Amino acid sequence: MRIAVTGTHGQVVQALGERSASSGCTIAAIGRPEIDLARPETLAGVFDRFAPDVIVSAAAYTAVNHAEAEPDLAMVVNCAGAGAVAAEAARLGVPVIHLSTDYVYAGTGNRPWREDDPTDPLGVYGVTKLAGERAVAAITPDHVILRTAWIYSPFGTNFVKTMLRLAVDRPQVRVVADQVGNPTSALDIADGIIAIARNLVADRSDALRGVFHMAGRDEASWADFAEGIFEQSAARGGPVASVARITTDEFPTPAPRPANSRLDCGKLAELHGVILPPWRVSLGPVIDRLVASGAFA
Ligand SMILES: NC(=O)C1=CN([C@@H]2O[C@H](COP(=O)(O)OP(=O)(O)OC[C@H]3O[C@@H](n4cnc5c(N)ncnc54)[C@H](OP(=O)(O)O)[C@@H]3O)[C@@H](O)[C@H]2O)C=CC1
Ligand SMILES: Cc1cn([C@H]2C[C@H](O)[C@@H](COP(=O)(O)OP(=O)(O)O[C@H]3O[C@@H](C)C(=O)[C@@H](O)[C@H]3O)O2)c(=O)[nH]c1=O
Ligand SMILES: [Mg+2]
Repeated sequence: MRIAVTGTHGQVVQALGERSASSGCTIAAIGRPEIDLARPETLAGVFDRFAPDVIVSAAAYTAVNHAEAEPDLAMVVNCAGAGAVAAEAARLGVPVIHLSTDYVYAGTGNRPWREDDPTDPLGVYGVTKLAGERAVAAITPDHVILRTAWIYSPFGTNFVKTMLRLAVDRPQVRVVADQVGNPTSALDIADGIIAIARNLVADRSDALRGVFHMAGRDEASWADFAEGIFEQSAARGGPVASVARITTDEFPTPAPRPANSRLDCGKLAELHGVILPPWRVSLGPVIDRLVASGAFA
């Protein structure tokens, strides 16, 4: 199976590159400068030569705080850019798997969100990602929109690397304990995407298409996640800090985040047979690699 994916240095694209070898897939990562989602016209024809069976739309404007200051750029990249990727998939007659986010939800309530629950993003990033979902769905019915969350990995920028870096200089980090979600390894996301891609290629049925949640099993607050990170780092001789559990009010940020970000992933399990491992299990190998390489500094 041939999978084209947008981006080069992103967490999900790098994880797909790693996981493709063992899964018998050929991956082409197509990113800047060849394509620029801020100039959607640069997408025209870029996948033709590779002739993919599936296109994965993983590149996005992901700087949640910065998006508040440049909403127009975030909207072009996350909406028009996503639409341009989907249009190429439609033109080639192949499915598109488009990555989206828990930040499309307002974070109210206290049960995990289901795919048909009302969306109501709190910040610019979430607004633009929701607009991107709608653009993709309007362009081609042959899509899977995968809402995932709280991605960590040995690659790119993420909360695990931030915590390890902070712990090098500080005895204590202050972390919000009143935002709850599902930490998700990019490596598990890659495995899930490959399984979904195979299903889409093998089976044309509508039931496999649409919006799905895909996140790590078990929930955590960001403070719980930080504690888990330091527990596993300590076990491997890596950096450690104590975690001061604070409230969102005590950690002001330009973009508001949802308090309840938990995703119910039952639909994906039922229809695609994909269940991601618990985040504590998947965190181990990621911390192993980061501590061994020191690549969090
Ligand atoms: N990170 C997270 O916690 C979560 C992410 N998501 C979604 O999952 C997807 C993958 O996220 P993740 O792997 O973490 O992303 P990263 O933040 O690690 O990387 C962003 C990727 O997007 C590319 N990109 C950004 N702007 C442009 C542009 N103008 N033109 C072309 N490419 C661009 C980057 O390019 P380059 O390779 O040149 O650096 C990079 O490959 C995204 O759609 C994101 O919205 C969903 C939930 C959680
Ligand atoms: C660094 C840091 C963050 N925080 C808080 C701020 C915020 O509420 C929460 C997470 O902060 P971050 O900026 O690392 O994470 P953030 O950029 O909000 O992560 C989000 O990224 C986008 C792309 C997504 O799609 C989401 O699923 C989610 O993963 O932790 C602390 O309390 N203490 C700290 O030292
Ligand atoms: Mg961030």
